[in-house]
Amino acid sequence: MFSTEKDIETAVLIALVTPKQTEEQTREYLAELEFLAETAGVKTVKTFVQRLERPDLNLFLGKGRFEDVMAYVIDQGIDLIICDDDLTGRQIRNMETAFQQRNKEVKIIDRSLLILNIFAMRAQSVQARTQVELAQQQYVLPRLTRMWTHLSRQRGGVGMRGPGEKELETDKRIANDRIAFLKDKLARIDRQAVTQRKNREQMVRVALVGYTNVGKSTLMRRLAKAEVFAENKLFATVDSTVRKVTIENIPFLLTDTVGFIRKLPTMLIESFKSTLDEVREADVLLHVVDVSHPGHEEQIQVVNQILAEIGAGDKPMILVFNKIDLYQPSPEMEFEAQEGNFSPIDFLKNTYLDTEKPKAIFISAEKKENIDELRQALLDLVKAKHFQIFPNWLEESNSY
Ligand SMILES: Nc1nc2c(ncn2[C@@H]2O[C@H](COP(=O)(O)OP(=O)(O)OP(=O)(O)O)[C@@H](O)[C@H]2O)c(=O)[nH]1
Ligand SMILES: [Mg+2]
Repeated sequence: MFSTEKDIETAVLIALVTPKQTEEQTREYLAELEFLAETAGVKTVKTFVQRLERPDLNLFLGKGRFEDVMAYVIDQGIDLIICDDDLTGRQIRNMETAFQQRNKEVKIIDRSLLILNIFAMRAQSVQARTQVELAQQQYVLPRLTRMWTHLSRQRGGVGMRGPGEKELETDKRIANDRIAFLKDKLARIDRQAVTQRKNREQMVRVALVGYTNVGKSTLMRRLAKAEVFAENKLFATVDSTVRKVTIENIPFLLTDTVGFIRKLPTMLIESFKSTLDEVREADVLLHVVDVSHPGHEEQIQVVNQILAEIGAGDKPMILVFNKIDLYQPSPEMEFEAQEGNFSPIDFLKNTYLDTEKPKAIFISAEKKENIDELRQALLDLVKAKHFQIFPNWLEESNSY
């Protein structure tokens, strides 16, 4: 497939600064939203930010600011408006109507729908595809307007235009039937997966978890010497991969799984429950962090919160600070490190030496730095669990 400039859809991004969300946060979220759009093949042309108490109930932005956006979109022939927060059916309807009055067709979507689209593009297994479609249907149903219908029939594109109003009721019925069908199908796949997991050799299980694009699959390659797909795009991994790894004669199963993100649509978490079972049922978690990302502190919080939500919040864990080769300390940190005569990375390490926190290891999966230190730390945790399952392991393996 050849894509030319003309095929690439263009977008403007909209977001708010509110008492709950600082300007700096908004800027970071928009950078992430732009990366999400790029992953979906959409080029961001401009971003519009407004300071408001809360989103406007009718247009998300205030009327004046929305009109600025509308003028720009019409003038520049933009294809998409992408909102960083979830839009209600009412907001979408009102925006659409405003554009229709100006004879302009524009697709209006939000972060959740964009994420759902990326998942749909990425999902490979029948299970992942079914999970994504269920999440899409559940997301779209309460928001069905003319524009949002027939999403399930769409392929790859981002938010497609549907048929006329009169088909809306039929579409709602079709969506409900489809949801019931998909839930049923997933329940069946789930029963098979549970049986498969039961039949799997009884081994310690370790899961790689973390924010999207932090390097989980790259680390999986290093630890399992497996060919796992890694890419500088968001949600490169949607299906989970399991590999058997052995360190110093102790075997365990290592799972690479889907990355997390801020504002991960709830229905996506729900429909990915069985994929996330790999995380829930793991004995040990490797929480991978991209230390070179300016927002990594917040990313750690997001991941911990989702882990707690799925009931995996209190497992033995190692915090793996990855991409130390790209780490750039903030000017304040650099200053403090100099004051204390530390290298910036040692300074960073010291901030994580608190015993209350899980063990922290600093690595570069790409440049193969400190992988052995990580292996040792992981081995300690795996061993503890392993000897619970096989109390006689040493005697048995010595008797060979
Ligand atoms: N410089 C540098 N880049 C890295 C390192 N580890 C991973 N990367 C790059 O970061 C990008 C994302 O890596 P992945 O392994 O796909 O990340 P992931 O966490 O599996 O991402 P998702 O599956 O999308 O959630 C790729 O371009 C990797 O080459 C590292 O230690 N240093
Ligand atoms: Mg991955």
